[in-house]
Amino acid sequence: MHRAGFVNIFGKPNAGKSTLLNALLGEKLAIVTPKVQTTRHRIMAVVTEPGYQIVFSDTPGIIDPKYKMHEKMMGAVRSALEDADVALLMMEAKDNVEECLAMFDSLKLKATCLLVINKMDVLEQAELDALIERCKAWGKAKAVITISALQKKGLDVLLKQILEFLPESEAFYPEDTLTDRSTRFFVGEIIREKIFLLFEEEIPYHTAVLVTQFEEKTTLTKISAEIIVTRETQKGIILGEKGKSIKEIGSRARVDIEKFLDRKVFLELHVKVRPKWRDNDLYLKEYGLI
Ligand SMILES: Nc1nc2c(ncn2[C@@H]2O[C@H](COP(=O)(O)OP(=O)(O)OP(=O)(O)O)[C@@H](O)[C@H]2O)c(=O)[nH]1
Repeated sequence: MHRAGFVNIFGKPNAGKSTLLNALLGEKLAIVTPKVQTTRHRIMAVVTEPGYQIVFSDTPGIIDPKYKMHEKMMGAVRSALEDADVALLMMEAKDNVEECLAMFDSLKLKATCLLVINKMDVLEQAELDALIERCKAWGKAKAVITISALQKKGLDVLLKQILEFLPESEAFYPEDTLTDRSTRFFVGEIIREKIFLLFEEEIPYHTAVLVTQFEEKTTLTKISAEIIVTRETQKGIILGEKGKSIKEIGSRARVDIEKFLDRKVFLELHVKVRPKWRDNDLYLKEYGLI
């Protein structure tokens, strides 16, 4: 019997959703940084093995619709809720368990839920046991599974549980499909990751990256990208003194993009100021956010 279906991962920002996807896929697809809300888009990842195909979706963290962009992100969470065969409700081992369970309750899930406690590596066994008991008592998940996405622990149990609830079906995608996202998209995400890693607090949240040129030449790939910010002062910060910061973003991003594409890359970055891009539907569309 062949099983196939859609599994969506929900959880607070920073729960480790992207890390889990990467671990399951064995490829660096979703960007992973220690700052919250790095994941803005739904990223689909397909795991195909003899006998089954699981289509995972990483959803943006659940957050307040403070800006329009955040409303769009909430929309993504909701649409993911509606089409899941199995929903993985993910929390961190050190999270406030009552708050997490209340948050999961508020989603009013209809799909089959598995409660996944990530970062089990940060708790002692006794604390973990107590947490598992509490989560089991909640009663709304078909199973409570502890994992460490970072250390790739517990993933086999997780996969086994998912398969138990996956419908009998033919595969949805050809077996070599890894993701629905384009190479351009991942290139933009790699650049965004560097901005997240290099700048403090506000800057990354005011930034979007748009890959404007992607040309495969004989010896290298030529890529141009725009870093979009909301204010002149932010432009100054991204550029840095004598362009030092943007050079740093560029050289770090280039190393990773070359690894990702497995070929030499010429990367050109420009900074553009677009006030209020986060509240403007046209821009959000252009940046692929809606
Ligand atoms: N100790 C520990 N850290 C982890 C584990 N899994 C993820 N992390 C770390 O937690 C941080 C957040 O991980 P992400 O995978 O980016 O989290 P996310 O849920 O995708 O976050 P958003 O994109 O903000 O929604 C990173 O610093 C990870 O390295 C784990 O099993 N153990």
